[in-house]
Amino acid sequence: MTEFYLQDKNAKIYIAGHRGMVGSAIYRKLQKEGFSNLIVRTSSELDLRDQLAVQNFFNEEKPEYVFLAAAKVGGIVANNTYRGDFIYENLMIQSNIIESARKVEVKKLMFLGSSCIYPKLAPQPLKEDYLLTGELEPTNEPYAIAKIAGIKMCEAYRDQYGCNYISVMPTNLYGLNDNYHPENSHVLPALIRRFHEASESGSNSVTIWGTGKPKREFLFADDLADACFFLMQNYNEKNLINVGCGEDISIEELAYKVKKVVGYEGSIDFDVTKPDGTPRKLMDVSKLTKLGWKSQISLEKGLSVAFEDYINSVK
Ligand SMILES: NC(=O)C1=CN([C@@H]2O[C@H](COP(=O)(O)OP(=O)(O)OC[C@H]3O[C@@H](n4cnc5c(N)ncnc54)[C@H](OP(=O)(O)O)[C@@H]3O)[C@@H](O)[C@H]2O)C=CC1
Ligand SMILES: C[C@H]1O[C@H](OP(=O)(O)OP(=O)(O)OC[C@H]2O[C@@H](n3cnc4c(=O)[nH]c(N)nc43)[C@H](O)[C@@H]2O)[C@@H](O)[C@@H](O)C1=O
Repeated sequence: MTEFYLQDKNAKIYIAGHRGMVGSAIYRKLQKEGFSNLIVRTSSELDLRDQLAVQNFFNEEKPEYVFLAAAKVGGIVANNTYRGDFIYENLMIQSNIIESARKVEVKKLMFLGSSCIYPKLAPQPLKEDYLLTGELEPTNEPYAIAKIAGIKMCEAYRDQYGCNYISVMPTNLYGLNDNYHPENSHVLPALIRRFHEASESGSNSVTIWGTGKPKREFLFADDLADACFFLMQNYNEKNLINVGCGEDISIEELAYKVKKVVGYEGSIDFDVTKPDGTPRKLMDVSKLTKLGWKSQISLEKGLSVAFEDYINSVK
């Protein structure tokens, strides 16, 4: 019997992490699609690391769908500095939500992983089958292990309890509501902030971390949210599925694009005492393309929207 998902606009949907970059994009997408029965909680209202509080919340609200976009998230230096926090907080958040969802028989749940789950030196582009076939990138291994545990938990709950829980692996993301912290953020928001501040202060050079040689794929968060909505409606398989735009650029090329968008006139130099991380992590998105979804927002377009959002946030 064909099951239809997200057809009823009154469906009760919980977005965990609704204030984050991804969660707020999913929130916007669901509102745009006419869903009005959306359940959200801030981390001060509901600390997802607290198992009893999460169980009580699920018993009370009994959502039919869950988008699990709450997590401890950060860039390469944050991951490598707060190694214990990244594995502990993510294991607790995801385990509490997945277990509580099962107990109240949530109809469908989406777990968000990340491209870092794949081996550091896996062949490119990264196919879903490459999971657990090699060593992980050391700087974010704790976070990656937590994400892999989330994938395996969703698979195991499908095996034992018949839960329709799907695992979605986004590539590097950017967009509205991004994290611009100078040390803990990801590269794209970090460079937007650094070039802008250099422009404002008139400093004659901007320092980029690492060699600039690694390559990264960047997907705009609202594009990801569109893919998440599409997959919640159409994807019901046990195996994880990649989401990306299908092309990548070097960090140096990215820096020059950000420099241009910000209108910075000075020079760029490199701090090679900072880690490069994985040399490349381009996602193979053929599985998603075959299902009928493709990214729409180009890096040029997304960069200018993200920069404008940043400027508005610092006014
Ligand atoms: N950003 C990226 O480049 C990528 C992100 N992802 C994945 O996407 C998902 C969302 O990431 P992103 O939107 O960037 O992250 P953000 O840091 O922007 O948002 C994370 C959200 O999680 C919530 N949260 C964190 N800890 C707790 C807690 N203890 N209790 C309750 N809520 C908590 C925060 O809530 P509050 O605001 O209320 O404190 C926040 O809204 C994550 O699973 C991440 O791994 C995957 C690939 C790339
Ligand atoms: C999404 C993904 O994100 C992280 O992995 P990452 O992609 O390596 O993360 P990043 O964006 O921080 O770095 C990308 C590259 O960019 C270079 N770089 C230059 N200058 C800055 C800079 O100023 N800040 C940062 N953060 N990086 C910089 C940096 O040296 C590196 O070579 C993990 O969370 C991982 O777990 C994960 O899931």
